[in-house]
Amino acid sequence: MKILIYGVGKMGSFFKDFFIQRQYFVKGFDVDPSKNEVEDISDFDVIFVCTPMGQIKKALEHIKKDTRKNPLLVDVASVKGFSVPLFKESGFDFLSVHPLFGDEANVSLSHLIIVEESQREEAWQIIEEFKKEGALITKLSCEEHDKQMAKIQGISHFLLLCFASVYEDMGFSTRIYKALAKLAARVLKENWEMYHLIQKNAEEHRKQFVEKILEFNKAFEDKTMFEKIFLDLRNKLNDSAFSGLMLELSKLNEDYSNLQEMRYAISVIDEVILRLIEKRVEIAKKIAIKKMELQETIENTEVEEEKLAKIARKTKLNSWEVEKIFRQIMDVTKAEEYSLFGIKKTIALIGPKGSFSDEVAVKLVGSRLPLKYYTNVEEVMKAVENKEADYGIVPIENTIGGTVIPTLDALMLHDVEVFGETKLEVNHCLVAKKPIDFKNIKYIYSHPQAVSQCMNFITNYLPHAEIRYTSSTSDAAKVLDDFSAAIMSENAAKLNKLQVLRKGIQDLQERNITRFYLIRKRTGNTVGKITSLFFAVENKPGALKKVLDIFYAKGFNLRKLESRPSKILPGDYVFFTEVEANLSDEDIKELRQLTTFYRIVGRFDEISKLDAFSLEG
Ligand SMILES: NC(=O)c1ccc[n+]([C@@H]2O[C@H](COP(=O)([O-])OP(=O)(O)OC[C@H]3O[C@@H](n4cnc5c(N)ncnc54)[C@H](O)[C@@H]3O)[C@@H](O)[C@H]2O)c1
Ligand SMILES: O=C(O)C(=O)C[C@]1(C(=O)O)C=C[C@@H](O)C=C1
Repeated sequence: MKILIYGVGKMGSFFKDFFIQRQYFVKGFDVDPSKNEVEDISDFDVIFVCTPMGQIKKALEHIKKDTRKNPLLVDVASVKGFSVPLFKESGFDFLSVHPLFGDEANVSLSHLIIVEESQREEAWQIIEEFKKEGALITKLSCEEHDKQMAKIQGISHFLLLCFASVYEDMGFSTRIYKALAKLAARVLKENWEMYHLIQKNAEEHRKQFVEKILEFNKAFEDKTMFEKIFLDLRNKLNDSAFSGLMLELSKLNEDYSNLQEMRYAISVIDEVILRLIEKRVEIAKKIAIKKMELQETIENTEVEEEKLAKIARKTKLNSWEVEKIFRQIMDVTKAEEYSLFGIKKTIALIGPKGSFSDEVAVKLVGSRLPLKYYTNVEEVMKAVENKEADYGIVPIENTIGGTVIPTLDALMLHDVEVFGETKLEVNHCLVAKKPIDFKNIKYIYSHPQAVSQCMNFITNYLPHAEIRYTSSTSDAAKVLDDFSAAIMSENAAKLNKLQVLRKGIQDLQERNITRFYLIRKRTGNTVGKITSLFFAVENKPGALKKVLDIFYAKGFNLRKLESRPSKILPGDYVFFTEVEANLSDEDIKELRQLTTFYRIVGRFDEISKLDAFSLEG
């Protein structure tokens, strides 16, 4: 989509930068040669008409004469009763919007009013870009728009211009006086013709307003009348929250001449930052309540990363350092959100919502709020090791797929311990976006472990389909199209609003059970009827047997024995075992003598509840 900005003044420059930042092809045309970039305006798909309103007619005639394509025009004018008839007359497809922000706008906090919609694809794309940036969108008819703007803009500008005419700089001032002066200055730097048309649109309202002023002027001579008017108006406008903060910034004046003034200005800014962080937390707590209703986790890393990327793009400072500040602010925000529900512990697990680990976590914790989702076992372990999360939940083995090797490898590497285990009966389902015949399924998406557990079903019913692996069962939901299916739990299918085509497709119909480890940062203080450990022995005949003999002699059953390459020398192995005993110091002493290396990964029992809300420490 090639965009031409016709008139590169305040609004035009804003739109130009906005679309360039979003990687569009954008050029500017202007009567002012210093702003003009094109001679030929004929080859554009979209033209934003950003000239002063008095020049729109001339601009449309020029576009009509020179264009070869049928571009979508965008009207951004402030008075729609003036501009819309001109665009209609031109015969072009057009979108008419009123950006309620000036050139210094932070779009994410701004409002865009749509007055005339267009069915063209380009119009949809433009509006989507503004929505993505967080702009609030309102639709109004041309008449409604002008009627409301006559009050909103007409009266407020009129008041500010009147104020400007009586304003005097006395060297000292109140915050309100300063704030009004700044607002008036903001109006006065704009194009007077635009403001004249806004005032023309507000003639009727201005007349009523002036009558009101005269009436008040008379009434204020009388104390009782004044009191009545004052108290009536107080009832009408009683929300003064945040006004102090709004005014605080107006204390800042750019020509500081001495150190004291400069320090004063910085302390004003610090105060505003502090109050804004508090306000941010207040709003985030309201989001937290919504998240509780929706069973959403407090932490949403996708939202965080998106915000941080946006902030990094916007800052003129070192983006790395600025990002650090915002991460810290988000940490404070999250801590406050957690405290709202008394959440004392957070739990790391493989996500997203709807994964088998998620099902286990909800069963153990009773809520999704304390959960933090990661993409793999390695990340979960790292989060626990670095204390980003208090606990972790990782799959250790499945009755069909066997040991989860990445979990074993990560347990070897990270400073964590196992303090509990839990089991989940896994029921895989074949799911799709809508009902589809098996013969039309071209691709099956799922996690390798889930695929391996459903191989018989796939070979019998879907031999023609290509298997595509995803990092989690429910991640598969995101890539589904009309010709593909995924394997996931019924719970994940429900969460992702997918159709279940066939339930219970796993090979072992009755006992497809996944066992999970509960881990935490190593304390060395675990207890339980099972002990997990790694050990290595000399590479010579009988060395492993001697270790196993210790367990045999004590009557300890081994639930599990696996060997993994030590990753130091080829042929060197480390063994992992689960012993059905709480190994004592004495047992370990014997073990030490027969091994070249050993590490207790944890002692544990099966647990059915993990209290993240009231545990201290
Ligand atoms: N400034 C605002 O805050 C604001 C807010 C909302 C909407 N708008 C609307 O945006 C439009 C532009 O306003 P602005 O404030 O950017 O004006 P501006 O005066 O800052 O810019 C207008 C630009 O158009 C150029 N121009 C003038 N006549 C031209 C012509 N015949 N052909 C090509 N270029 C021409 C000028 O050289 C200038 O660069 C207006 O319709 C206004 O109502 C402005
Ligand atoms: O947007 C939310 O959901 C918030 O709670 C706010 C916020 C933040 O501080 O920006 C905090 C927690 C989430 O991880 C994402 C963002």
